[in-house]
Amino acid sequence: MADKIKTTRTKELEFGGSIGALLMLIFLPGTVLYLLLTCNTADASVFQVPGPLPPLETLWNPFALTLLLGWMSLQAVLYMLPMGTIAEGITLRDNSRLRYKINAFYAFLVSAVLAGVAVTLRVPLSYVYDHFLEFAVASGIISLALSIFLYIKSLAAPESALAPGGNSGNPLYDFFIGHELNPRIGSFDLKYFCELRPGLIGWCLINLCFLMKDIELRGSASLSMILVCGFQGLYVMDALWHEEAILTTMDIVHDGFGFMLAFGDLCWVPFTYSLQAYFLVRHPQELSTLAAIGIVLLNAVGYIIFRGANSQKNAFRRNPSDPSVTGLETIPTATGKKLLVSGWWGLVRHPNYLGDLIMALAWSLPCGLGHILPYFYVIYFTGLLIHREARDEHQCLKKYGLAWQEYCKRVPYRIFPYIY
Ligand SMILES: NC(=O)C1=CN([C@@H]2O[C@H](COP(=O)(O)OP(=O)(O)OC[C@H]3O[C@@H](n4cnc5c(N)ncnc54)[C@H](OP(=O)(O)O)[C@@H]3O)[C@@H](O)[C@H]2O)C=CC1
Ligand SMILES: CC(C)=CCC[C@@H](C)[C@H]1CC=C2C3=C(CC[C@@]21C)[C@@]1(C)CC[C@H](O)C(C)(C)[C@@H]1CC3
Repeated sequence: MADKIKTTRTKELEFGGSIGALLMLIFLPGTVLYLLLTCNTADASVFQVPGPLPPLETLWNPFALTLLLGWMSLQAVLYMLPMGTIAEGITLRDNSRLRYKINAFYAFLVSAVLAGVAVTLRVPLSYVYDHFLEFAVASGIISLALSIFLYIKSLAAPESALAPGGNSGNPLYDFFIGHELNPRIGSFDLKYFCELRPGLIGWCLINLCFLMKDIELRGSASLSMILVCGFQGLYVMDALWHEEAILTTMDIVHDGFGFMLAFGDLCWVPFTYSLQAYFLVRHPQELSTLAAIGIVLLNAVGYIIFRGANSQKNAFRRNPSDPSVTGLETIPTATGKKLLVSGWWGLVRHPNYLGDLIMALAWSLPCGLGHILPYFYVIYFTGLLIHREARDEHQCLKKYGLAWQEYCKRVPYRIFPYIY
């Protein structure tokens, strides 16, 4: 059956095609190095001319590489343990549906217990802070090695297993975007595993290491550090608790697994999303109780919108007669599916992005208003979500045609009400 499926070449190339992909291969690792090096300077200013790269031998740390490989192996073992439930992904081009293990939250709990034991036994977790750049380089090497393996593996995959967006025929582009949609070794799904576990749980562990460094330097963790670690911990736990929901995201459904996601999941997320906590160790900030209350409220507003919107859509897609969504107004489409046009999805066309961006701002505010660097996440994330929204809009217009145009008329703003 799989052999009979016709080759569909990707015609619309993203990120500026193969030249853009080549630039991103340099730009993404370069940005991680730049951010961490700048954060480590006395004034953490983005306006200073970047200094020269430290000697290569100081960036290479085999112990850091071994620890990262150990961490990934631990997460792989937790993924494979017979705990949790099984969910089915969406129907693929060959009409099959892949089965996925749902146990990421358990993996988080076990990891949290192990981290608690490490703290109790006074394992020097601050080592991660002291050698952070070396860990980032080691993680970049792992991501590159994984991407090369994935590309070679994809050359032997049947046409039906290739990603709709990563089959351009240009090796550089396909290597970057990802050639194979759901690469697996037996039942071990490499993309699904990397998307939520080593990097996302690792991000929390990294934050904990920075919090321990803060305690080591000052005797106690600052309020700013506690807020940043608390907010980001909540975000990661939420993602793991709702693990099944990523089975319908464009990363799993449309994008292949190549350098972009491998590097994004394993290096970009843990080493740039933790920038605020990294910044706070060297550049501690005083925060008044009133400011802290305001920031907590802002994060709560963002979280309510983010979770409300994602849960409303997931409930509606799973079962349109679910009591939580039956009162909502909808638009029918030619595909038989409906579009929500009231509730969160009647406010803007991507309310979940709005909530996510509000939270992103709340994660940077504890770092004060004196530096741009800790606002990197909000700035990058705004760009990422605007680009993602445009990609999704394009797909929805193709899928739903006139019904999507009607939705756009009824809900004219994309992410920010009355602004964009
Ligand atoms: N922290 C991070 O780095 C990142 C976080 N995210 C977050 O991930 C989450 C998921 O985002 P993402 O995967 O981009 O996309 P969404 O969860 O927003 O899903 C988009 C899909 O939802 C469906 N949809 C759109 N409008 C409607 C409507 N009115 N009624 C019903 N269904 C609708 C369409 O699919 P269909 O009709 O086929 O169901 C559309 O393709 C978001 O909260 C985002 O903020 C995303 C990227 C990075
Ligand atoms: C250009 C570039 C830096 C590309 C890499 C992008 C990736 C870092 C992101 C693409 C989609 C992501 C998602 C999450 C993390 C970032 C990446 C991998 C996510 C796991 C974060 C937690 C959320 O709750 C989520 C599960 C909805 C989300 C899914 C998408």
